[in-house]
Amino acid sequence: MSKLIDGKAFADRLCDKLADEVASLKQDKQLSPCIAVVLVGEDPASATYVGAKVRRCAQLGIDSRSHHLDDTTSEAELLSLIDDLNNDPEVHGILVQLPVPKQINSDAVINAISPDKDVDGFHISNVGALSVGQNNMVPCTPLGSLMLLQDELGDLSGKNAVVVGRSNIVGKPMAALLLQQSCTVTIAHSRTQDLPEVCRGADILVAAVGIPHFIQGDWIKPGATVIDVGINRIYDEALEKNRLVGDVDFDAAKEVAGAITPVPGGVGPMTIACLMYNTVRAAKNQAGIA
Ligand SMILES: NC(=O)C1=CN([C@@H]2O[C@H](COP(=O)(O)OP(=O)(O)OC[C@H]3O[C@@H](n4cnc5c(N)ncnc54)[C@H](OP(=O)(O)O)[C@@H]3O)[C@@H](O)[C@H]2O)C=CC1
Ligand SMILES: Nc1nc(=O)c2c([nH]1)NC[C@@H]1CN(c3ccc(C(=O)N[C@@H](CCC(=O)O)C(=O)O)cc3)C=[N+]21
Repeated sequence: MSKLIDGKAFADRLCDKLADEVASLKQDKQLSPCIAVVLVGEDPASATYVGAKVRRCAQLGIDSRSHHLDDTTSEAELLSLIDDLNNDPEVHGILVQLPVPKQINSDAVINAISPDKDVDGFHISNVGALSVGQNNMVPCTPLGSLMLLQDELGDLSGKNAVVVGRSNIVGKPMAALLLQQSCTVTIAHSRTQDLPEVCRGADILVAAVGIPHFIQGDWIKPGATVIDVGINRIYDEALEKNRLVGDVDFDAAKEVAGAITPVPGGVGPMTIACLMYNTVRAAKNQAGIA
């Protein structure tokens, strides 16, 4: 039986520290960290995530401004809102919830956000900074996953890390962070040959695929640390309702792995905690506080 990595508890501890920091920024520096969260359209999952982010902000004393735009919003209208937020000195972080409706080019939107306010770390200049080791804003899900790995394993150098998935928001930045920590990194994807065998070489296995229960128990090296990024809603026949599962066959994997993150309660809460972390950092940077 492997150890369960409690992402929820880690996220709560990180947020407690951030709440203290926010309180002293307000008191000593008259700085009130503030994030603008932009939601376009009516996707129910997106609305849930935005709600969770806004609640965390309130808990930490971070100001949040929600902008909910119609699903027929044009790209020009969204870009105009981003321009206003870029120029608003009271707003330190800007997050546009993805996906956006199909009439809007998400790359154009992401790259319109001022890189210093880009608390998602998706702007091309933040991506470039990460790839050359001049980290500015680092994407929240990979950052949170790295924090859990370092807490579990300490120094990661020399470990074989396999990241399954190569998206711009999870797989690629995760691989960049693990490389910075001197792991030997393999990025696997849908064209990878003999994925089970590639996974069996992993001391650290990160699954970011988007397919429920995709990673099998016998793909996991005994004792490996498994980070399950997947968030998939499936219908559970026995429970007769939807439930959340990861990209790893958790019941099989927990018999083999050394440590594993659950879904829910693993990476998801860390994503939101790191968004708070990035917002506080952005506010301090913009106020010239080290
Ligand atoms: N916990 C959290 O906070 C977050 C969770 N997520 C979740 O993480 C998962 C991944 O998200 P995201 O990166 O955005 O997803 P994407 O759909 O953008 O990327 C999925 C990746 O998985 C690869 N893939 C698909 N099928 C296979 C296969 N059969 N074998 C090997 N690789 C495959 C794809 O390969 P290719 O490039 O070749 O197509 C692609 O690189 C999702 O479940 C998502 O909900 C996402 C963000 C935050
Ligand atoms: N611009 C942008 N930035 C994002 O960071 C972003 C995004 N768009 N679009 C969608 C994905 C997904 N994502 C999650 C955040 C928190 C949980 C989370 O808190 N999950 C809880 C459970 C939540 C539940 O019960 O539904 C958990 O895993 O325990 C999950 C997924 C951020 N994303």
